[in-house]
Amino acid sequence: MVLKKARVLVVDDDTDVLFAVRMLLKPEVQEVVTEKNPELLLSLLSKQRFDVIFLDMNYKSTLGTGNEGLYWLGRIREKDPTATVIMITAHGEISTAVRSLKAGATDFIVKPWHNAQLLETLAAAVESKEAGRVSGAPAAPRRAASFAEFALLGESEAMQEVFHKVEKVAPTEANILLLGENGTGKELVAKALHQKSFRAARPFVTADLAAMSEGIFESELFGHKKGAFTDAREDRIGRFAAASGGTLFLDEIGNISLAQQAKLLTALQNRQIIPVGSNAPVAIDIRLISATNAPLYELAAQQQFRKDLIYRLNTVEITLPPLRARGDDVLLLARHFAGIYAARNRKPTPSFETATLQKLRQHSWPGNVRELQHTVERAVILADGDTLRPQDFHFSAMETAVSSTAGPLPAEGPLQLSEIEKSTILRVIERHNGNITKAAKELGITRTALYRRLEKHDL
Ligand SMILES: Nc1ncnc2c1ncn2[C@@H]1O[C@H](COP(=O)(O)OP(=O)(O)OP(=O)(O)O)[C@@H](O)[C@H]1O
Repeated sequence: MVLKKARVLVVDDDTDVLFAVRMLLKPEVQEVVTEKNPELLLSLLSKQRFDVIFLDMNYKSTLGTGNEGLYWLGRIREKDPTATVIMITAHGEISTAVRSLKAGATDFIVKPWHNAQLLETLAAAVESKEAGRVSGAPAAPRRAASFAEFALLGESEAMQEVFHKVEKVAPTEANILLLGENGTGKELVAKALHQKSFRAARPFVTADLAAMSEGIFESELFGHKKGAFTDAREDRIGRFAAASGGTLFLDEIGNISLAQQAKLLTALQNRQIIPVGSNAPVAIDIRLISATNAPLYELAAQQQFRKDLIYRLNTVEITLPPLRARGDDVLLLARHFAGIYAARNRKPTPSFETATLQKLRQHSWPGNVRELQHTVERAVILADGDTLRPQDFHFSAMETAVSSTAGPLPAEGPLQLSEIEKSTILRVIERHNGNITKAAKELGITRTALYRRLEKHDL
């Protein structure tokens, strides 16, 4: 059974909890019934069938003992031994929660919960109930360990949360704002969102806003009419029109000027665009995904980014965790990339020495997955044998530069992080004789990001 068809009963004497669960579940399931008084539980069950019951462990009368919840669990099971009951327990009540599992509860959630967790627990309970009913088969796995179909890997808790959110919001029309450092996979996630949406058969169009100067912004996004400006030799549609029926991915949204923000906001508010040189508005039909590694809310606090535009962009926000917060995903990804680059270079898939794995886990990966990818590529190409050793890995110049300042801090004066960045960029560009693509690769950032930094440092 899918979640959408589930009938859910929630029993808790805290009306705030009932209200919150109702709000959360209403759009997700067929029916939510809430009940404050556990005494009415059995008569409710006589009248109606529920697929899942959320049952609070504590009620005011026997505060803290947990017995009342266990008592009601027993009564439910007497009435219907197949009932699926999820206990709601308070923090610190884990041992009682475990007792409830022995007494027949399917699962428990701990207050205060994360909404995503509650939904996940409910979905797993519904699935396992269905699996039991249909064939006695074991319950389906709670979540896919990865989005391998999109080459998006991750088994860490942090990435599982991202995948879970993507699953949930992809088939909606919600505008999505992707936040996260450089190279954390925002573009991959944007594509996965599109491919899992109802618009998957229509175009996915990317607009890299950082690469658009003030002069071409409007024409690139909204299109132009022949003769609108000197180079406009014919009519040209913009990215909004090209993405019609599909998804428009606005990358590096945090880097646009206030004037550009105003134009974008008008288009999104009116759901129409006016091509440059025209005065006839054209309706737009796009699902919008935006991404940035800029601290958008800080920029908004400094009046550099419009709050009203943020509200348009971020119906749902997904933050991609930095690679250093993804635990052993570093090793999973390293093995994945090693396989890819070995095949590409006609080499056998290498293995990793234990010391190498340790070295990879200890690095802080400022350039995130992109940096890891390039580091592994280099190691695979340069390694002598079939085993990757610690000395085959050289970390990004950016990181080396920052850690080389790790000596005693200057007694006074600000730490010139920006100076370190500037001199590192210069050194790397010099090393590659001005080749920006190679320099960006070594720095673990995109070419666009490098150009942006050159601009920032007046280089
Ligand atoms: N979870 C992942 N599994 C496998 N590959 C990944 C993952 N995340 C990112 N990558 C790879 O890392 C590289 C960088 O990813 P991507 O371009 O999506 O990051 P980004 O956050 O959009 O970067 P930027 O902010 O610099 O534009 C890509 O080659 C992508 O395929």
